[in-house]
Amino acid sequence: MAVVDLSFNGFNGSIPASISNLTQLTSLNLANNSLSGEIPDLYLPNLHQLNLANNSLTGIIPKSLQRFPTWTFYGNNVSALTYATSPSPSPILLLSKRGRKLGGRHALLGIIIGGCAAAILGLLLLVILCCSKRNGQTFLSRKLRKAENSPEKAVSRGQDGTRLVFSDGCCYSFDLEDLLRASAEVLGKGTFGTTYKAVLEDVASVVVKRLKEVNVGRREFEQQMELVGRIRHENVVELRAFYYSKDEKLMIYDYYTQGSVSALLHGGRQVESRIPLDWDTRLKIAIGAARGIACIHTQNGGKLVHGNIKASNIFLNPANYGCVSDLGLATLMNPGVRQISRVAGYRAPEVVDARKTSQQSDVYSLGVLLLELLTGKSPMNVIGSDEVVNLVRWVQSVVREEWTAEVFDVELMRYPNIEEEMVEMLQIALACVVRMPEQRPKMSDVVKMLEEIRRLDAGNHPQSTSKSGGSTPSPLAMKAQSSSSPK
Ligand SMILES: Nc1ncnc2c1ncn2[C@@H]1O[C@H](COP(=O)(O)OP(=O)(O)OP(=O)(O)O)[C@@H](O)[C@H]1O
Repeated sequence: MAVVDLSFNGFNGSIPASISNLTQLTSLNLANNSLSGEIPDLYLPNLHQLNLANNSLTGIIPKSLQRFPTWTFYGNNVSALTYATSPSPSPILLLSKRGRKLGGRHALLGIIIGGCAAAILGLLLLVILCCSKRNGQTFLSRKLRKAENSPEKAVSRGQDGTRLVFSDGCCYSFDLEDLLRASAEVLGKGTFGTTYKAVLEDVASVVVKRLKEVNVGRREFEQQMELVGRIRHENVVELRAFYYSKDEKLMIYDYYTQGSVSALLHGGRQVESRIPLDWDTRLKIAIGAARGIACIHTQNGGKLVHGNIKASNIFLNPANYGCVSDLGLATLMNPGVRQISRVAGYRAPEVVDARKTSQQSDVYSLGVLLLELLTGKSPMNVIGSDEVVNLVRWVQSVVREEWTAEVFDVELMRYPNIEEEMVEMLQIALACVVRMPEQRPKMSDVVKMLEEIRRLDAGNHPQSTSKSGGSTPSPLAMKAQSSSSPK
């Protein structure tokens, strides 16, 4: 048995240590139960995914599990001794627990042990799979060499004394050699370099971002990485480690299996089997992203800027709220670095030098992201051979013409009673993308406004019911209601 998902089952009692017998387990999800007691030390070398969130577990996270991201343990009263500078995880994610009781600890044990027989079969299958995969495997070191086109320029293996620097509280125990030996695939090329997914042997998959054209020296680079690496927030993707040598600059993050908001929103639109991104999730993505950016804006004496907010840099945390990645890179880059065109649609009009972004330009970029979530359209749409439509200008013109209802994504039309909420989010988005930076709201105010769209708990928790249509509609909502039918 390789995958066990017993989430949302109302299990109580403690987690049986005998789970360690399932040595082939790759994924274990016990989230959203009522499990209590201490987390046992589980020696599961193949375990790549673990979710224990939203139980009543207590005590110290055992060393064997400290390699997993902090969100794995959210909603429990547990702490990791080695998390020197991070606050102990707060009981933030108190998701509503579904009451499908299946009988407590014994049922849990029964199911797990019963699965052992299947585990033997699974193991056999896994061995066959691994053998066939190894032949086609490409390793990160080879990928990096290939990208350079010249073996001499291959990544420095730390000969100059450089090592991977792990952020405080990060319990990964691999080193640069392990990373280079890991099998890897290219996830994409962005403004700041190429991003790889690396599959390490006894750690969950990680993302390696290889920066190109860094324009600052070691000291400045390290200072920025340490600043970013200290941020602990459920809506900010943690920087796990970085590496700096003369020839190579790497950043290491957790791998987000669901992909980015860009992929979730735009991917497979033409495919019949596509599962649309529902309104509740879009709302949570917006709130999460805004909270993450607001947290970033409080760092470094309130001066830190993200500088590259866009849908491909937002991921979903375990509660499906937006989680912001890739911050603080713009200032480290060469002045001549040309931003790729898909960034252009998010850039505030006053930003002429991509390295000189501001908190107000972050607000603009978030506004564009909100419009993207509402319309399902990319910030820059190429129509026909060369006509480029700017999303902000298109939405502004449609709203000006009082055809507001036409801006909304057709995929959202299936959800009842959400029009008022969509119009409220549209108003917030339009306030964020006003031309004059000083007229834009502060990010902390954007968070408040977004949170007011739907009553939420203190943490990252949605309330499942939509607002009823009974309250007084906003002026825009009235426009939307009186508008002509969508063309
Ligand atoms: N931690 C992660 N988990 C999963 N996918 C990721 C992760 N980080 C980046 N990606 C994905 O990898 C791809 C390449 O990312 P990268 O950041 O290099 O480019 P980008 O986001 O398109 O542009 P930019 O460099 O301007 O941020 C994107 O599709 C991105 O969503």
